[in-house]
Amino acid sequence: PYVNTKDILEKANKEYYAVAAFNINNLEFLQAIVEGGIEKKSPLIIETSEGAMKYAGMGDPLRGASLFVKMVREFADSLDIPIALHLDHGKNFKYIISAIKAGYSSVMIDASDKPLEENIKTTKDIVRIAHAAGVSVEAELGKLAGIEDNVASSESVLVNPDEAKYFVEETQVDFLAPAIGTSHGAFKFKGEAKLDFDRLKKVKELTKMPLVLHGASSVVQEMVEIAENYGADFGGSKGVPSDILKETVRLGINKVNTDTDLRMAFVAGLREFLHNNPKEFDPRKYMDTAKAYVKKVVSDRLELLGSANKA
Ligand SMILES: O=C(COP(=O)(O)O)N(O)CCCCOP(=O)(O)O
Ligand SMILES: [Ca+2]
Ligand code: NA
Ligand SMILES: [Zn+2]
Repeated sequence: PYVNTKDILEKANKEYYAVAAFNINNLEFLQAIVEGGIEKKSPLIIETSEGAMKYAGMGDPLRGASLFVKMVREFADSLDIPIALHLDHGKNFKYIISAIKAGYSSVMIDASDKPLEENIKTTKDIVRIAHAAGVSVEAELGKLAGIEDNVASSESVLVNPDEAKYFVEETQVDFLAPAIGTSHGAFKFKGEAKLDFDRLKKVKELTKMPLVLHGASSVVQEMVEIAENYGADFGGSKGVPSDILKETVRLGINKVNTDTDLRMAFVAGLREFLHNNPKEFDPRKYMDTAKAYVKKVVSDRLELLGSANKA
């Protein structure tokens, strides 16, 4: 069934597991993610960025949002696993309202690059509108290094746990993304991978609410190697190691945003297939391996986060 993200995350919060939130831009990634969810009998959060809404809507975000709602609902309404659709990194009021209008389960208002009081005010505005429409809300405190907020911020700004308590009380958001040292994309750490577990622990103790980890892709080396075998150059790529990811779940992360790992898996499969099948041009065939690799990465992640058999 098509559900509210909050229902999925409240259950995960109670039982201390996490649910992956997988980004999509097209049909093929959605198909592969849904296949993984069916195989693992796991709840799924599908999420789209504002860029994805523009991409699918060919420049018209409301059309993009409506397209994604229809595609996801078509799958969700016909399956036993709970599926939610979330707007990731909502920053533009028009896009957030479009997602609510189109029927998204939840929206993120990302005003984390603003001073605290402005983040609070903007988030309160969105919470008021979203809650009136039965839509749940995610917000963020702190900043991720790398490409974040459409500006490449050099270093990350980590969450202040006391601010987090004040923030959630003031805004009444449904789930919170505390920055603890991750970053978006395939090049997350210069040296050794390290997250601020202490801050995460404190934010959980002070807020007791479902928490979100952004920049959580692991950069699966098996996929990097396959892609590089067939011409990719992902030198220097590094993600969040599985043991560190598991520790964040133990400390109270309940939603794990995952985009890069699916992108790497898809492109590895596409490169491999096209190299080995020079005569093939049927789109129902040449994305087969790509989709199979995405499904594999999805299934492994659902298992690792503990949401398998929680549908
Ligand atoms: O936190 C994450 C996932 O981070 P990851 O890169 O570790 O997978 N996300 O929020 C996914 C970010 C999606 C990227 O957006 P564009 O469509 O604008 O490119
Ligand atoms: Ca942000
Ligand atoms: Na999000
Ligand atoms: Zn993110």
